[in-house]
Amino acid sequence: MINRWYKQFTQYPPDHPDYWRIRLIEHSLLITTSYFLILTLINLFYFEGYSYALLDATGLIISIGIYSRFRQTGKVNVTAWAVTLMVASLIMLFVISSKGYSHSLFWATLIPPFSFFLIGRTWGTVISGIAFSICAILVYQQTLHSEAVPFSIGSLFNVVEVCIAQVLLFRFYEKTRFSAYKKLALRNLEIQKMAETDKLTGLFNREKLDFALDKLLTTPAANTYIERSTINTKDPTEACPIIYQPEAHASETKLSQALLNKQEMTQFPISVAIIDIDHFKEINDKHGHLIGDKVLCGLADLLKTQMRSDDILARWGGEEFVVVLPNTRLADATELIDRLRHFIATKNIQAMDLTISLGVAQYQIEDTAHTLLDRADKALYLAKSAGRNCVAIA
Ligand SMILES: Nc1nc2c(ncn2[C@@H]2O[C@H](COP(=O)(O)OP(=O)(O)OP(=O)(O)O)[C@@H](O)[C@H]2O)c(=O)[nH]1
Repeated sequence: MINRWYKQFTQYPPDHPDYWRIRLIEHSLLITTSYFLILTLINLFYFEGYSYALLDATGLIISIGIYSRFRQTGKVNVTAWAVTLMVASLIMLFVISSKGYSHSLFWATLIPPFSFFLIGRTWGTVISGIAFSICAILVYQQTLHSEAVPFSIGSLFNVVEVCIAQVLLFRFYEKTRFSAYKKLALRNLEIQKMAETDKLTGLFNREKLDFALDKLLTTPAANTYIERSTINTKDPTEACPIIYQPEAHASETKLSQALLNKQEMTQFPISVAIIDIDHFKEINDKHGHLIGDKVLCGLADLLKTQMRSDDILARWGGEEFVVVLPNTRLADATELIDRLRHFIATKNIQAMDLTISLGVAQYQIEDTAHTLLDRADKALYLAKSAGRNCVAIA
């Protein structure tokens, strides 16, 4: 039953910096609501103190009002301010009405931890400063009376010193907490980046590729086909060495017909291509692994220049790269990929002429990232068998 009071805001998971602020807000509102409810009832029916009951009922309404507004909006900062002001005013009203007697001043020491945690260092200092100043005035007024007073001038110093120490300590505590959160968040980002990046080329690694591709294949929003504008710039003078895998389309005779049929198989036109450097072992053997590494980096840099904003480029391992082409049908992908092959063939990397072979496949219904890449890999094998420096489709 009481658990219902605590709302689980999906935007504030347990590792969110505001998670514990929300918990404190909800705890405080539960306590103030119950407190005001009980006091209203006692004053109304037991003491018959109607003016006190009216005051408590007002507190009850404010408390419930803040709570229900918070549940509706989930606005943490505004609610944190409202709760801090309500609790601080409540405590100070009590302290002032007791004129500081009965050790009521001790209540004021709750204000710094509360306000620093909910509204931060700067405003926590301001609110605590105001509350403690009121306490100091109350104590000072007691010292002016000629009759025996519960506090001496020494008590005044004690109060002032403790207040200053509390504010400084809580400032320190809040600062430490804030910087620890910040460092942790930055470190998490670094670790995440390291976990998904290939160290040599700086491209996404295989794990990230699998994750991104899986996500893409399971995102309903990706079901819409958007016409791409960048595929019609292929050099028309360049012959297109594209190989069509005959086993996969036994009844078809024409490449264009096969491509057309594949496009109709799905509303979800995602294509992938696996890129493999031709005879890379020879480069390693002839120039050494360090130059081989530089060639891999040089190729990665060149490939990056050819990607569109939502294409995903990753190093798959060794001298193999993968490019995911969202919203791209097989025919368009094949043309695009062949332009890429041609582009690389015309460039020098580490003063060497380099060629690449490529296998292309399009997502089909019930494909997983694994099966899709597997088909592209088979196409790559076909391109290699056909003599390299060409594109094959599967
Ligand atoms: N320098 C370097 N070489 C690598 C790296 N990863 C894999 N290799 C090398 O890449 C080469 C791949 O050789 P193969 O699989 O025979 O491929 P290939 O020589 O390109 O032949 P084809 O693909 O058939 O054209 C091997 O010599 C690996 O040692 C790397 O990170 N750096």
